[in-house]
Amino acid sequence: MTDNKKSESSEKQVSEAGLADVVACNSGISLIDGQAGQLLYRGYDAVELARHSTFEEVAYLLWYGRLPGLSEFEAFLDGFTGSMRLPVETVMIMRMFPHVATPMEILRTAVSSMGHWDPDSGVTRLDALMRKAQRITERMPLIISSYQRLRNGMEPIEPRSNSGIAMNFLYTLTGKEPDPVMVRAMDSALILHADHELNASTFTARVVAATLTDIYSCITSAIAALKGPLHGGANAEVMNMLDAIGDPARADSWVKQRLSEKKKIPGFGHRVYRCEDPRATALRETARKITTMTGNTHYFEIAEEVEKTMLANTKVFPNVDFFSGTLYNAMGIPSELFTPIFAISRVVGWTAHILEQLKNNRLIRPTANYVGPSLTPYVDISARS
Ligand SMILES: CC(=O)SCCNC(=O)CCNC(=O)[C@H](O)C(C)(C)COP(=O)(O)OP(=O)(O)OC[C@H]1O[C@@H](n2cnc3c(N)ncnc32)[C@H](O)[C@@H]1OP(=O)(O)O
Ligand SMILES: O=C([O-])CC(=O)C(=O)O
Repeated sequence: MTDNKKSESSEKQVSEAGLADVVACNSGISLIDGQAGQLLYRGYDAVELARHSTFEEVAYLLWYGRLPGLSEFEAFLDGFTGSMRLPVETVMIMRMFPHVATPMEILRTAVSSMGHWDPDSGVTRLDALMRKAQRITERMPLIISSYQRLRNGMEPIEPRSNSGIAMNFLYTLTGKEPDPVMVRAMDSALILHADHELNASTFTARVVAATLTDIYSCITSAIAALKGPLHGGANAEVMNMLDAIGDPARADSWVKQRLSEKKKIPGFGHRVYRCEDPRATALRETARKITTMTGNTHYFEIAEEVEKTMLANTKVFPNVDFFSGTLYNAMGIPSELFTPIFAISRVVGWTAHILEQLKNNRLIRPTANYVGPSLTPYVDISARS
């Protein structure tokens, strides 16, 4: 084989791989069965947790490795409500952001800024890391709700003490007492997005954590990775697509046209699942319930038609991002907040993985298959053609 041919075949091999099927670490946090369509958090079925548990209880489970007893959980919740305030400096910075900045960009910058005013800044002990994980988790929803109000000319609202993250997110976003059915739907959606093994943003968080940098840097990097349309950003792309289709009767031809152009349909496909993502199944049911309850069924009906055409014409199934948008839309949430909502949930998974990485750390540093030129003598610029 000539050098050129060898390079070409190596390049093909690596560029197609995307690290698929590479086992990069040991982890006891979540397990995906991509054939059976099952997701476990620390051994518990995520869909069952979404039905019966709360987001805070799932955060405890992911961080401490087991479900809490009653008194442990009460103490844990006290720690949460103690940090449910944004640093005033972060709010000041948010007031200066250009209003064209997207909430996901704001989230990235605001989370990074909070690190400067964390009372445990610079402390790397485990207890300080746990407090920081809890603070970041509790404050991220407030960044989103406060910024959404600021960009619409309204002042941020103080969260309610003794209320959970799902309730306070909806309350601080709208300023109104949310319907308990909506709070439950939000809680369940947050649980379903909480962790997913070594997805791109979690892997990013672990790579960054393995350099022994601070937790705010890890979370900022993870938010940046989640933002992309191939990952968490797909939930907003789904809503753009449903908008572009506009009518359930147009879905079939729209999807077929796009498939014929070899374009991807947002909210479909997955690196691990070879069947329907169990979170999509659960979110479909919640979306059906909430859209029926609110009478806001328009996008859900289009989504169902898109799904029919995909299932009839491809072997690609809906993922977690496909039905979340129709659910949030029926709750009155604008589409630019869909990916930030994913982030306010996934932060518990990111922090669980960061803690796990730090318990048994080694710098993550793979190798590349070199496909560039061989040793080339330097020629002075005056002598180059
Ligand atoms: C929370 C999350 O991150 S979930 C994923 C969110 N992302 C999206 O929904 C974006 C749309 N989906 C995609 O781009 C991909 O399915 C990804 C990025 C999620 C997974 O990508 P990969 O594992 O690299 O799968 P890959 O892109 O190689 O697809 C495999 C096959 O399925 C097809 N396929 C995958 N996803 C789609 C899709 N959304 N629409 C149409 N076809 C698809 C591909 O065209 C390919 O077909 P081929 O073998 O005939 O060429
Ligand atoms: O696991 C993945 O690659 C993407 C995903 O579904 C998630 O992050 O929830």
